[in-house]
Amino acid sequence: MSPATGAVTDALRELHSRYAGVGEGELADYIPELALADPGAFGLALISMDGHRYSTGDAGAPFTIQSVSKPFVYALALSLLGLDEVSRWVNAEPSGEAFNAISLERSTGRPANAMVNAGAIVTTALIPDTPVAPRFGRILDCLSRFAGRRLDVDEEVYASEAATGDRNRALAYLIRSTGPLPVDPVAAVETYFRQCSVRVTALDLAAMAATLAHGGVNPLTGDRVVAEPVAAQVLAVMATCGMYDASGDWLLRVGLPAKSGVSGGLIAAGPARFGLAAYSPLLDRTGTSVRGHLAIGMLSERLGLHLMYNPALAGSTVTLVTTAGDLPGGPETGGERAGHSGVAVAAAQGALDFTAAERVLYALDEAGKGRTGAVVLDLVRVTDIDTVARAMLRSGLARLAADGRRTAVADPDGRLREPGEEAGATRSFASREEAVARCTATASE
Ligand SMILES: NC(=O)CC[C@H](N)C(=O)O
Repeated sequence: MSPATGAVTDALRELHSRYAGVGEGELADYIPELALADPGAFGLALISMDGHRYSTGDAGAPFTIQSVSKPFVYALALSLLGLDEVSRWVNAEPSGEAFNAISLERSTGRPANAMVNAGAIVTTALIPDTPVAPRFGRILDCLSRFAGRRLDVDEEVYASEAATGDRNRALAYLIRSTGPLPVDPVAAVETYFRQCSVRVTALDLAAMAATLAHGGVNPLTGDRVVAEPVAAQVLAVMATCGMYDASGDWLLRVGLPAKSGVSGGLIAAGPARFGLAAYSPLLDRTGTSVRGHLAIGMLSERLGLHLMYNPALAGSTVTLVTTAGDLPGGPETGGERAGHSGVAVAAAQGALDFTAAERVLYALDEAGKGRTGAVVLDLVRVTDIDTVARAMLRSGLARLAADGRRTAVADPDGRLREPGEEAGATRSFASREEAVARCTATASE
């Protein structure tokens, strides 16, 4: 174990030993092959946005993906057809019902969402099937890219579910009778059974969850599996519907988009943070891994991962508000005096998004308050600016200029510039000193 990151592995190990002795729950037996699983199996895995892998227990043990496949096939359908088209066939409302319920909308016959069986069967059926790109081949390719390695099918589990899956067949026929199933029910369900029988490990599932958390790019392989908006759409449906009739309670307590499966797999995604997975086949009444639920719930609490709990780290964006080349007559001595030319500087650091940009703009106002001199925005220590933050900062600077203030930006990497734009357009310079000097020079011109 690496000494420093061993601290992360230790956190997983501690959870593993804390819950390994929990013997509650039942193996799924309505698919006979699943009842053969080792009830003691228990693995945990976590993958960071940098692709660092942490795991403990049976994180490398193979099992079938079952319903954890549903968000990823939904992602494939969204990628191929777009949200509007997919939504014509399957809705995105929490059903408050069990995974195998007849969750069909009264008015349209559409399944409630793509996380329950009814909706997942329709989602699978939406994947185009052509001689060169057969439906199941596309699904297996997609699941493999999410996992970052070539996955295969557990033929025994497939045969076992195919032999006993009458409820899912009945669901498919029912949906066909009310409208929203674009293909033959038998074909749809057979492909759905194969998709549920794809073999994975907890580490694979953590990579798949991490890919969604990472905006659709697999952090292990760098492969862009789906577009960023698709990853966000899938996480949204996981958050509201991923845990079936326990989705509300899960979001309330654990606070992460998640998906469970009846073989004992469970994933949770911390957007822009982690992909988490657990494997333990003893299930509660909703079909969720008992130990997996406990472990991921506790991990979320300990690491502060609840989506609705995101305290901003104070002072992490604006490092310093200061003045340079100050002349007598600051605010305390009546700085409104015309001709006062102290240069106010606000420096930002780190990655700037909307929240950070608001703080920077506030600092610029503060920095320039009561002065008539120039305002310098120092971006030297900024590592990234998203498009929203860039537009906000540009508009803030333009407003300052319109207000009669001289502005300059220390922006050696041109982060504030639009692609192809000249440095002059944003009055940007290579360093704070140069930006301040230019402002002072302009002042005395
Ligand atoms: N919740 C689940 O994992 C259910 C998947 C299983 N293949 C079924 O359709 O019944």
